[in-house]
Amino acid sequence: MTSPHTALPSDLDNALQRFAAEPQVLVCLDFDGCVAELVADAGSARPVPANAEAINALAPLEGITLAYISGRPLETLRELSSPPEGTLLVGSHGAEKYLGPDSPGLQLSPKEEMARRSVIETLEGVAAQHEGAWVEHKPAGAAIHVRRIEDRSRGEEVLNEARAALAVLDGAHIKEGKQILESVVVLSTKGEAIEELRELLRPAAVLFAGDDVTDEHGFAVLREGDVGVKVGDGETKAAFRIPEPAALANVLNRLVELRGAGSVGGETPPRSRSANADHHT
Ligand SMILES: O=P(O)(O)OC[C@H]1O[C@H](O[C@H]2O[C@H](CO)[C@@H](O)[C@H](O)[C@H]2O)[C@H](O)[C@@H](O)[C@@H]1O
Repeated sequence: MTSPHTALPSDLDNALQRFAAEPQVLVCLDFDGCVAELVADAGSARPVPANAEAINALAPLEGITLAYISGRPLETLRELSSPPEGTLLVGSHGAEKYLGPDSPGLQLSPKEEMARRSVIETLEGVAAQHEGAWVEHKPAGAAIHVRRIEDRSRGEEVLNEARAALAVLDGAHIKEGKQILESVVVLSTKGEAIEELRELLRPAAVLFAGDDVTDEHGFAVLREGDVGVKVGDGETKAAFRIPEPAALANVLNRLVELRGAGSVGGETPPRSRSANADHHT
């Protein structure tokens, strides 16, 4: 059922009303496939304009902390997302963090640096054999992309070849994604990043929105009162789902409306189930 107030399903709207009534909340957003549409040229991904507008309206509101939690390298994430002032940034699936000016940068050990070089060399070797495949070099590893290969099954074969080549490398950990295969030399997950932010900021509730396999680690750590929003198709642990990145603006604008209307701490619908109890897969 759709809420009479918004374009959102009423169960999601109720959850947002409860969330918005908490004094301090943390809003965590994945970037690609969530705030931004997926595109073939990874360097040209940008927030959907309506999402950017909603994010800019939400970020300055009292009691709201905004964080991007992404697989992108931290600096690329900053450049592509143009975050509002005060936004916390988690890049490289949790391996890189900007939590304020004193945040230390990522320092790889000599062993990790060696593993990273092997990952890059291995993936470049695979990509060189397949037109359309390309390798994104990242501070904590690398990713092979196949979105530019028109034939989806051929793209999957390239990813399988890369998976097999990476399997023999020491210290190279696989991360699955959409038309991409990543290998990282620092073990971290988006779930760990959310838990670290929760520990640091002590919000009463967390909202996390994401679209991909690695975002499931984030949904898995959500608790009662938190709000997990899966963007698009696919199995998920998130309690709620929206169809596409462009629909995220409805969620964020609803939060702006609820917080802006001075309803913080006001009357809210009764909490009837845990954040992860209702799986819309
Ligand atoms: O955690 P995210 O913010 O979702 O980042 C995950 C990966 O996203 C990027 O790749 C994906 O988006 C590209 C641009 O739309 C697309 O071309 C590619 O097929 C997708 O897999 C990014 O390039 C990676 O570094 C991120 O880890």
